[in-house]
Amino acid sequence: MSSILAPPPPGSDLKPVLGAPGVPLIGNTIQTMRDPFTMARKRYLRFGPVTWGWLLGQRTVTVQGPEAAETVLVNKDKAFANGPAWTYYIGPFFTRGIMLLDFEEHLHHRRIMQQAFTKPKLRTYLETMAPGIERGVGAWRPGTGFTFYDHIKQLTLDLATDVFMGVELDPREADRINGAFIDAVRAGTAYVRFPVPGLRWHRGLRARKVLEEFFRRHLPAKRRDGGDDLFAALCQAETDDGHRFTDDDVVNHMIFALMAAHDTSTITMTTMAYYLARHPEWQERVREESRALGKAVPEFDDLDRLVSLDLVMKEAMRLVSPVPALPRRTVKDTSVLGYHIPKGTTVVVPTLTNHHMPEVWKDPERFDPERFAEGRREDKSHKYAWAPFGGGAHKCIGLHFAGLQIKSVFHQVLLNFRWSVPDGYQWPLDTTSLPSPKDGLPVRLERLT
Ligand code: HEM
Repeated sequence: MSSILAPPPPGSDLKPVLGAPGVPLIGNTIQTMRDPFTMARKRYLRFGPVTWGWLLGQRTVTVQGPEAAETVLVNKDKAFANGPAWTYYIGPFFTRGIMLLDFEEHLHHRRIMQQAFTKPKLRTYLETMAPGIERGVGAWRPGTGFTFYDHIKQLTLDLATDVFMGVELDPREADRINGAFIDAVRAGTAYVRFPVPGLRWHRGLRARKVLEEFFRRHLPAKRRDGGDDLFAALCQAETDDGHRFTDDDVVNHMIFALMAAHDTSTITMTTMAYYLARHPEWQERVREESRALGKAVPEFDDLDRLVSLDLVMKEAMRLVSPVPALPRRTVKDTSVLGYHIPKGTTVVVPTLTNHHMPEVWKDPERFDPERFAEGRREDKSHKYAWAPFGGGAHKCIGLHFAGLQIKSVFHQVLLNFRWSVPDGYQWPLDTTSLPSPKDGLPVRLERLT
């Protein structure tokens, strides 16, 4: 049965948002999390681009398609806030992370943080992470049943220690910090959303304390001695007019940045590995490009020459958008595409399913990196057709960092290994949280001599 979210103000030309919300609080949460693609399509065909339903305990308006994404993300009227929306999911563990700040305050922090992501800084980060990539990939052991996802996850975690924290850790401390970090990230997807000892939410709160204590302990030395890592960069970041982060800000932003960078890059690399395993002709094509560079470890300017790898990376992020949905909360009455949305509503931009809309993409389920090549550029049909990094004021600040890291890792993987999956293999993609393969993506890994 369909029902309206709220009647539009009398005399306005606005339409009401329709939906089939289902049982209060629960609605279609389980179906949407298990099969977001089918659910999104059904809603779109039945109700159009703007619909509502119960999702994870909240009345949620889902706005589909690039035009609606632009309205929400560009946020011209400052009607959509990040803080209250994201806080519901990850608030206690990522308190005052930059993505959870809004409007003037967010802009203030963003201007300072930008100083840690300039081109010279990115060059330095790449140099800092190169030995870790060589070491990490060099330690991979060929064989069948090599779980690509698990190995890439470990590698990005190890790289984060070098390039984000820049702190020498003894193995026990490294395990403790990595464990805390994993607990903090997992806690956001807890079913029981209050602290019960032993369960995810409780472990997340404890992990937050461990991480805070860790960064606070190392902060004075970082402020004093500097370094080539993100932690040092945030300690030193200063705008032209002299604004800097407080100690609390540095701690909050470090914990958030670790989270923002880790799973997203891991998911992208895993998706690339999956499609390159299923499309060996593409794997050879990108390998040839890497060989043509003629060096084991690429430098900053070399990465632009990995053109096909760039196409594969974009196509992987289209097929599996690592952040599947961008939530906002309306802070005043507003509208999207002529639909009335009252103050206090959670609104979601579903990048994962938007990237599969047949209205926007030709043969959307097909792995076709050339769709991003000059001459086709399907992503240019609309500025928000392809939006894995979001858009507007909160657009991913680490997008160039991510590209550098992903390409550097793949360059080394491609030169050292070939990998494959059995004919007909389809990965079991879990979409109940950030997307990831339930089986860890087992591949047959061969070393190239
Ligand atoms: C493939 C990798 C990545 C993807 C797909 C990705 C995606 C995103 C998305 C969609 C947002 C916007 C969220 C929103 O609007 O609600 C975002 C924000 C952010 N990302 Fe990334 N990200 C990636 C890698 C990174 C990396 C490597 C870093 C840090 C080095 C990073 C740091 C951040 C930060 C700090 C924000 C918040 C920006 C703000 O609110 O102003 N991300 N990311």
